[in-house]
Amino acid sequence: MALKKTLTIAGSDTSAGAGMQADLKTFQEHNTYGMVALTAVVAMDPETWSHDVTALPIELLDKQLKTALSIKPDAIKTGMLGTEEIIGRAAQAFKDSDAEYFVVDPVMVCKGEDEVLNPGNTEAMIKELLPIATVVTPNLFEAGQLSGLGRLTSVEAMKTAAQIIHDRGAQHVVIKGGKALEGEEAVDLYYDGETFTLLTTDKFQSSYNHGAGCTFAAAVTANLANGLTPREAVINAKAFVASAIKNGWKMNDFVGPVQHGAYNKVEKIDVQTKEV
Ligand SMILES: Nc1ncnc2c1ncn2[C@@H]1O[C@H](COP(=O)(O)OP(=O)(O)O)[C@@H](O)[C@H]1O
Ligand SMILES: Cc1ncc(COP(=O)(O)O)c(C=O)c1O
Ligand SMILES: [Mg+2]
Repeated sequence: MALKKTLTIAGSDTSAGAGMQADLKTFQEHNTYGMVALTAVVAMDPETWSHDVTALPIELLDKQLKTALSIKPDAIKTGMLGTEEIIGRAAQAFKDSDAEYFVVDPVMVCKGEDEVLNPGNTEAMIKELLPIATVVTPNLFEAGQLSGLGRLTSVEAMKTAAQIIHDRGAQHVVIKGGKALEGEEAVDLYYDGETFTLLTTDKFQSSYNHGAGCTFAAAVTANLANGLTPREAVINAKAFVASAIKNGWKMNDFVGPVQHGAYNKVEKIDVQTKEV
């Protein structure tokens, strides 16, 4: 059977745990043909690991999108978009494509950096991306921003946020309680417009989890391209990223990336599901 084609519209994380590097590694682990349209380049200061983000000229993104769409991706994912103009281009690219699935990872901050990259982006994501998203994968902070509810600290609050984000057009919503929700377990909430389902694994070491969010959303994208239902795509992606986190490793004094290939090469992890 022909390989399915997956496209990420995302930034480059030079340290390669997150960003388009995480996406490509994850696409490969799922046996899809991964492609990239690059939005921005992130470099880190080796002394402090502070992030330096440079957006690419918009004309260069336009050229890449033309190339990528001519290859006819089956599923498209977004990662770090960085500016309202780029958010608009990502939305248009999906509309212009023949792709069946659009997975929006609404990246607003990098881990360890608490400054929102550009506040105007939130409005643009709500207006341009949510109405066409097959699946949207905010972390707890991003779900608070996209729903307008602010800080979320409970499953009840996550349910309210998921409902609002669904009402804003996203067909399927996964709010990643993940590292940010208190407790012994890593709990995400999946909502398909009818049923709320908690997806749970053990909470593993959390120091070496750089790229977890990108890896999760890329796995959802590849699973959809490979024909899984959105529900199966999300559950399998959670198992994939849980193994990647459990097997994350220390890169230097500042950061440790997930191990993108751990699910296929080291160990499988079970995900518990429960309707709430
Ligand atoms: N310590 C952990 N142990 C197991 N799973 C985790 C852990 N931290 C995050 N996850 C899972 O990894 C995925 C990404 O979540 P998270 O790290 O919160 O996102 P982001 O990187 O976008 O902030 C989610 O499925 C989440 O539940
Ligand atoms: C290019 C890029 N995209 C996305 C992210 C978000 O990464 P995470 O998967 O840890 O949420 C980062 C964080 O450093 C990044 O550098
Ligand atoms: Mg993220």
